[in-house]
Amino acid sequence: MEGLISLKTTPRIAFSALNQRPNKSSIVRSVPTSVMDAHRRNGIAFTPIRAQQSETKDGAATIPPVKEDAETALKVKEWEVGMFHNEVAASQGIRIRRRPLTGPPLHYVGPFEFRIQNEGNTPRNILEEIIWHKDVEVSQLKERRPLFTLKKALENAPPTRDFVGALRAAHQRTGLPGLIAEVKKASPSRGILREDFDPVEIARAYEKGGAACLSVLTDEKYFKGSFENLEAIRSAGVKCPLLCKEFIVDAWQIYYARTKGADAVLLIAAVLPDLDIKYMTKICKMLGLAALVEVHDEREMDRVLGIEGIELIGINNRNLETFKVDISNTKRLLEGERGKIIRQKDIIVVGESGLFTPDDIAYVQEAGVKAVLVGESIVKQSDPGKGITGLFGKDISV
Ligand SMILES: O=C(O)c1ccccc1NCC(=O)[C@H](O)[C@H](O)COP(=O)(O)O
Repeated sequence: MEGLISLKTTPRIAFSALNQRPNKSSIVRSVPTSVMDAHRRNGIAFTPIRAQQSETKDGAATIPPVKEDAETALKVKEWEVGMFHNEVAASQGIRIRRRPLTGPPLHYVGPFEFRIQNEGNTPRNILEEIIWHKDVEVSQLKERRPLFTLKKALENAPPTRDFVGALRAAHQRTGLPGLIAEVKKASPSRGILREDFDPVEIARAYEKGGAACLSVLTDEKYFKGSFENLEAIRSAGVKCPLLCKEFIVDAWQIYYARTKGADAVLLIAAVLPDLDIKYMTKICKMLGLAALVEVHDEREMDRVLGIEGIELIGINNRNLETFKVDISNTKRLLEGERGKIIRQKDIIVVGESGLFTPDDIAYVQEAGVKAVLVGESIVKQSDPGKGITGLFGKDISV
């Protein structure tokens, strides 16, 4: 379904200038039919672009000559790569599409300029919206800090700590799942969780309360987190290894997280095709980072179990497309053959989201997790360290 999302007047003088941009017309002409077909199958509208026409003095339309320049060729290439990404992802059952590079097409009617919203250029759910926003954010950050400068900055990054080892040790020490305590100010599903939010103070309280590791949200727009928070916690001397809780769409972000002091990163199977997960876990190994690979359903779990070298799998009880939380998800995904493979491979499973009580912890432990990732229920407590004691029903710091 199509709808109008923005409408603004453009001065007459700009209109004819806009109409003469040669790049748009050459993009349309350069796209192979197979790609256009694939685009249509993905629900992305392929609008013939009116900018191919320009007006002569007497108002008659003419077709301007098409210039095939390097910039255009590059744009077409990028567009095709984005397209193929969606095709490959869809074949693996991934519903989250990547942002179309051009955004909603501009249309011109007289002095008006407007954009048409349709299924192809509008995010279908909150996770897709976050990912499309992240695509733009990362491409801007990459321009400011290209990979080679990050690689240089790695020399000054603090050393990595053993994230997986800390979870195993906590599990062995307490007989309970090792805790990854989340430093989370807000979320799309719950809004602001804590007004008086001091990330370092919360991190220290978690450490004192017995957390094995911490998860620090770095997304600003949707979670009110930041890389400054991650850096501040790391340089404050908190010993717990740190997970950079980000929406990773590009390997560049892994390097960036490392320069800010991360010991682990999150890779979301609902967003990343298998090849990206394989490539990114290799980069993590190279940088000494742990990769927490997150799944939500059986298909994602099976994909991840098919990838060599995965040590840490998170089962998110929250559906990131609908926000529905159901902790029986953890149990369902660990039943039967899947649980057996996980035990054989000695993979640590982390139960994530919606855990509030000692009964919830016992339930996911019974299902087979050796670690849990908890945000809301502990960050909201006036003393988040005591919140941990409440969550586990006992003091796990001793
Ligand atoms: O928490 C959300 O609303 C959310 C929305 C969209 C994408 C991700 C989201 N959360 C990430 C998480 O899964 C949680 O922060 C984490 O597992 C802790 O969950 P909780 O203990 O329920 O705060």
